[in-house]
Amino acid sequence: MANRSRVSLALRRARISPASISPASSSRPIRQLAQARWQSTASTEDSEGVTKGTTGSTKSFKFTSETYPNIKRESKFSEVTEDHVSYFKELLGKESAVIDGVTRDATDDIEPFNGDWMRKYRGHTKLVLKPGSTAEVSEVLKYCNDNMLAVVPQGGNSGLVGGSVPVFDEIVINMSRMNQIRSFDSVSGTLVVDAGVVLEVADNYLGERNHIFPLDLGAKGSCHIGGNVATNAGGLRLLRYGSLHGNVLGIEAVLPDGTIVDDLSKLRKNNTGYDLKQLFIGAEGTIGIITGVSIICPQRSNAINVAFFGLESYEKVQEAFREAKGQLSEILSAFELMDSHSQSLVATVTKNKRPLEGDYPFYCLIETSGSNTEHDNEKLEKFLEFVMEKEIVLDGVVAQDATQVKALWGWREGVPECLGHWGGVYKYDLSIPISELYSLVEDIRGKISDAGLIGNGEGYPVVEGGVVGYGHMGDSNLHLNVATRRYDKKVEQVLEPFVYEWISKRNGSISAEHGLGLAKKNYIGYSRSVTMIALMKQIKNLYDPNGIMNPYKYI
Ligand SMILES: O=C(O)CC[C@@H](O)C(=O)O
Ligand SMILES: [Zn+2]
Repeated sequence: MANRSRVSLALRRARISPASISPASSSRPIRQLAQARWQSTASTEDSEGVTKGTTGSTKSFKFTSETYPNIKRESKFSEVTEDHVSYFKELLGKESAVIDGVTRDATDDIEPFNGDWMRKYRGHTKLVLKPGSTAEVSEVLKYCNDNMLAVVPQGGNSGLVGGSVPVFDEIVINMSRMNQIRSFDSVSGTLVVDAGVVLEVADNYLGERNHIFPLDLGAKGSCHIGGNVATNAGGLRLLRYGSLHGNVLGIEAVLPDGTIVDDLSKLRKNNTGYDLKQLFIGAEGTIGIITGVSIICPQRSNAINVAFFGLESYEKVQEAFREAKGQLSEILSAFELMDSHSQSLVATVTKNKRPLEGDYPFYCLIETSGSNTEHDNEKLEKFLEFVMEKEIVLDGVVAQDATQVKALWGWREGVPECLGHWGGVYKYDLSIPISELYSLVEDIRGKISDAGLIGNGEGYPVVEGGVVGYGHMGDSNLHLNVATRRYDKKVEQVLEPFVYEWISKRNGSISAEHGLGLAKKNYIGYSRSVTMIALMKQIKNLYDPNGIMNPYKYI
């Protein structure tokens, strides 16, 4: 009886008043944050590998070629000359389509294309090309291939592994001018877009037509669909809608020799030979450039509920997940995990009022999306009563309207952005068997602390933002982030290769959804066998025999 009254009290607290949730900070696209950072604090790394925060322009952060002196520019690649620039200017016609730092000093214009938003990777390109059509991409690539000019395909440049910026003087092929929605069929839900369409633009377009894009992620305001597909981005709702390998129906891409891969099928079923489009999904621009995508989009759900819980242990998180799958089944659209460190960090940086009063070791965000409000509410109520009564969760809130839905999501989507507050962030994006998912965070916290690297303030220690674990519980995907005041080899040495060995022992993946880029390319062997890597190399050599596509990354 005592137990029952505590439960109903807890449920009443769960039904909070609309005013008690602060507005979320997360709807700000990552790119905006990146741009703000470009103009404010940058970091440099000294000769001992210690990166110091400095105030100044982007030019003050170190080049990748200096941070990783072992990577050497391949002499087989030509340097861009004035003749090359003239060719591209004539080909692309439009002045804004060529940012030329060869015949003039265009450093300030070019810098945003040379560096990533985390200020970790910075290249030396002197030429950015913005083709406006598939035919132009084809001409550009053919010319580059014939002249041994290395290239980096670039979408919204919101990646996390340094895959979309040059290492040396590779030409950046930026896809932002290819930004048209080509067609939408509201009966089948098939959307066809140019690669440079921003994810949020596509989602808004679909929203007006009662549909949604099957992928959603924090960088939606800046990332391009082509980049999403090239990196096989996973995001927040993969649990419900599945991966891009399932949702992408067709791809148009250009190979280095200019061949247009015209596989922009709109068919759900097509068993006629090898499914070659799959090679481009997750290839990170190493075999060609994606120029168009056709994708199946679900109808927008009428009823969306979001609940946010505090839990006492990772065991309870697993119980909650099991119950959510069982009781919410077909309406469950997201199950996200955040540890207490991640939430304190968001509260510190945003100064928003936290959704729950107490501090809990773990938090979960559950989203349901269904077609019948009454039915969904009833299911959710029952689930909430159950998890409260069984003390699987200790406290919780349920969003009462769309503003609160957004605000609660902000406590999850805002984590990566807030982590950048202290300076540099070491990021690991890992697939781990679910029972062990959080123990890696505890192990790393122990190691960082034993090494005397955790603390606040002067000199060492440098891990000021802390060791943070969060991610897509529903997909067994952990984001382990270590937020430091500066990029520091001492921290890196504690983390690597330990994290990768830990993952390899458990047959996990060292990159669940962010790709390999430059950051993880040397570690692919921890997740893939020698045979599989050799097969990948064969594909690379077949499609890109000159190796001009996004060199120094991947394989
Ligand atoms: O920054 C990260 O480590 C994760 C980013 C993204 O994949 C997320 O789930 O928020
Ligand atoms: Zn993620």
